Amino acid sequence: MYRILTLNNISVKGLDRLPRERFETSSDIAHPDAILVRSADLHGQEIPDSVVAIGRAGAGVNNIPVADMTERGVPVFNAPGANANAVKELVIAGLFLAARNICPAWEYGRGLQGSDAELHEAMEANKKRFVGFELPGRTLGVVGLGAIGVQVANTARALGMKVVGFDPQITVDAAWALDSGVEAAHSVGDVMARSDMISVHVPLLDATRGLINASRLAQAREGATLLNFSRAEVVDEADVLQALNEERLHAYVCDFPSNALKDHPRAVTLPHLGASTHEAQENCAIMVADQVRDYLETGNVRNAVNFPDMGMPRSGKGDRLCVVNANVPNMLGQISSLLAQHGLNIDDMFNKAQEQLAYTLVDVEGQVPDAVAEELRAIEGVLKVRVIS
Ligand SMILES: NC(=O)C1=CN([C@@H]2O[C@H](COP(=O)(O)OP(=O)(O)OC[C@H]3O[C@@H](n4cnc5c(N)ncnc54)[C@H](O)[C@@H]3O)[C@@H](O)[C@H]2O)C=CC1
Ligand SMILES: O=C(O)CCC(=O)C(=O)O
Repeated sequence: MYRILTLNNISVKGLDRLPRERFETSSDIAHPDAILVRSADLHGQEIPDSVVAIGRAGAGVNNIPVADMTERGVPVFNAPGANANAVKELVIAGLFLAARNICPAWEYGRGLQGSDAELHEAMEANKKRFVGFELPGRTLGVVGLGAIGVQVANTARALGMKVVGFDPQITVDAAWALDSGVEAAHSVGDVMARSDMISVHVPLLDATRGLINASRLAQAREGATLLNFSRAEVVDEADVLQALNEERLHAYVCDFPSNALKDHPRAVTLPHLGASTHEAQENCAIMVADQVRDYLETGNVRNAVNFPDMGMPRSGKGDRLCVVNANVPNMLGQISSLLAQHGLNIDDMFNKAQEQLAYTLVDVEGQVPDAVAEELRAIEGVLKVRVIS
């Protein structure tokens, strides 16, 4: 029986992928084999030694201590693209909210008092305060052309916008998926300078913290709109507030309220709703539950941010060894020698490295005794050993 600790609400459609006769799932479980999480912050929290996998039912993994998990030989899975449509739809809504000043206009409408005739007179007199602009012909700049950025760029093109995009590590798949009318920018500054509206879709990393700051905002067009559905910290909040107050920015639409921003008349701060659709929650939970289940039951890896993708069919003649080790010379030699010393014949083997870590699947003939697994664990550089019967 595998024990899965669920933090946050994980869609039942995902949990249903874990058959009850083999998986116990609960928000209160001791010695879990795996953790399923959405936005709960695991930094600084004790992650039990029993944990061999973490599944993030979403895209961003900045709430998980990935480097620590890598050192422990624990893969961190996510659900790439599974919530991209949901985020895209909210970003596109954000473009309209900003372009038509919908939030301040709605506030104004709600605050009207008097008879209907008086309301009518007041609104007709004041509606000029909320005159907006239309999207066709305007330029949207997209920073980060991954799963979400590509969808945002393509939908903006379909709405008649010009689009410029910047992503120094765009994947071949993303480039194929991108509307051919999207123009390439050379830098974030170039995006800022060429765009009327800018939407940021990058992960939160050391390199992207404060990516949009005073100097980048100084490159933006007068009256530009900034949208941030990535992470709050990707944008320097004080610099954005200053740009809003000086009316260099027309609006800031984001998914991250703060005390400084939430009451600003030209900021729209949604409560981290980008992925909050039933569809996205289900897609993410299903994808990550399948991946974690596969890893627990077979050792195969799909969509881990810190492990190479690996899949090897079971040879069916005995146990499977899953060995995570440092990516240094002679690890495979030591593993296979030790198995040979114990008379364990290797039937099939697959090894792949990714950065400082390597992962090896070994199907042996017969059973791997506990003592052999312990000897493998004792090899310097071996981070994790699992035996799957
Ligand atoms: N508001 C919400 O509810 C949600 C927010 N997100 C956030 O959006 C982020 C992006 O999500 P996806 O598009 O699914 O991820 P993704 O991994 O498919 O795409 C991210 C892209 O950003 C690019 N990138 C990285 N650093 C960059 C830089 N300095 N300049 C330009 N591009 C850079 C990468 O090369 C990659 O192509 C997530 O990491 C997460 O933080 C994701 C889903 C929901
Ligand atoms: O689970 C959520 O609602 C947050 C989604 C998110 O921020 C992500 O997938 O990176």
